Amino acid sequence: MAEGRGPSRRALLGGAGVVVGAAALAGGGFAAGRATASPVQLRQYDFHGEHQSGIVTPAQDRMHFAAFDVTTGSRDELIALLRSWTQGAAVLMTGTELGDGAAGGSPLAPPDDTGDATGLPASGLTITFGFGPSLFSKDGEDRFGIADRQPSQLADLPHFAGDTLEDRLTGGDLCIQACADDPQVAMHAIRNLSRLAFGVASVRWAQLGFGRTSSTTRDQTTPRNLMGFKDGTRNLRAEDTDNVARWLWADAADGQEWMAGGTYLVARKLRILAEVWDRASLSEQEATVGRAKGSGAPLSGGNEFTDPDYGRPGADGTPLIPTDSHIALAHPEANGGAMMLRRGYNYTDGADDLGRLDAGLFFLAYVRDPETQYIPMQNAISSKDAMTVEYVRAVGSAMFAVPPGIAAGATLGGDDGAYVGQGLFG
Ligand SMILES: C=CC1=C(C)c2cc3[nH]c(cc4nc(cc5[nH]c(cc1n2)c(C)c5CCC(=O)O)C(CCC(=O)O)=C4C)c(C)c3C=C
Ligand SMILES: [Fe+2]
Repeated sequence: MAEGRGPSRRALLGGAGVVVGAAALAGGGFAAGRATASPVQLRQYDFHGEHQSGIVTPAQDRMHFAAFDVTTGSRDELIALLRSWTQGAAVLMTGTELGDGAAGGSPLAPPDDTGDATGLPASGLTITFGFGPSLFSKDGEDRFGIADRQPSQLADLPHFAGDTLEDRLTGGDLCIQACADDPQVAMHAIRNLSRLAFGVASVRWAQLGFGRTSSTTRDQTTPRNLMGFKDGTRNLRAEDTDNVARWLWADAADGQEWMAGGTYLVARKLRILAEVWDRASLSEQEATVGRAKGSGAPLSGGNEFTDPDYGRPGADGTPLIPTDSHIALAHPEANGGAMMLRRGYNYTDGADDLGRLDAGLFFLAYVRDPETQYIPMQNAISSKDAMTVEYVRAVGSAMFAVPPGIAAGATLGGDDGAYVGQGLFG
């Protein structure tokens, strides 16, 4: 997935899925966009690649995520949607308007593009597609003739201690993760891809994220989560190629050939009980996480990137990093060496009925095998981690198979072009 610099959006993808290349900014005054575009906003990623974009891509600062219910029973319509999403995503990632654009089409028809990102640069937009367990079979029904191709790794997550999941925030047949360095660009992508799904799939739930809570490459600074702590210090990163190959990308030998080069996504909406957290003392907060709030250093000493020493005792003989702290329970050595690529976002939905902050962490993690890399860790965290037990409530949950990318040079769209998840239907 190559990075480049691109133009701001012009029209490219026809409503019927045909590349037309017509500029849609005629008429002037419509291409204002942001007054100035930063180098980050000019960043542009290639849609093509061995793996889908938006996974090891340097985590952007904004996210719009949507889960969809497929409303058709037709396999052909589902495939047509995946074709049109593929082609649409490739166009959107170049910072280009869809079809004849927002103002270039017939005055008698709705515009091909909603226009809310017209004039904005690509802003590092990545679009990542996933398939939920219910796409393969639902209530025992093989909906689209693909039940025998469901990977064993893709299953509904079990109930974890303390989960207070809401059905309206849980599950989904399909998902799209749109990440960008401009929130309007991420939102525009989800909005327009949802439009392309009209009559075939509808949004089940969606989430906006406004600040990354991870670093996925070495050159990124560590951001902070809504507990005020540095988050993402120790993460699987693009440069750790051996670990990425071992813990991230699925292989044909894992069971389903069509998933080779893909991965699995766990999405959890984790509300933080901010008012309770904000009343905890600094030392209690640090003991809960296992790291210093200011520097992010482990409580065993050193700086942010010093390896934590979980056995190192303090003056009273107990470990400086409490055994029920978050990092003591989440670090790989406590979990059979298992690693994951975290790619979550801070979120807020405003306030609840009692005036409390309705906010938290939209946890996204990519793993090769959820059964061994995610579920045991979540079980430990849900039952023993002081942070999760006292200050976090899971309100939404979903899992998706994320198919591989589409090889460089492959033609997209039309009846013969490549599309995301094609191997599943071949
Ligand atoms: C099941 C996996 C995890 C969930 C759920 C989770 C929730 C969660 N985490 C924080 C804040 C922090 N997490 C940190 C580290 C960390 N967390 C997980 C896994 C889950 N977190 C892992 C694997 C790690 C890395 C452990 C290690 O290798 O040491 C940290 C410390 C900084 C860092 O290394 O990133 C913080 C802070 C919140 C607020 C949260 C749910 C709301
Ligand atoms: Fe964590």
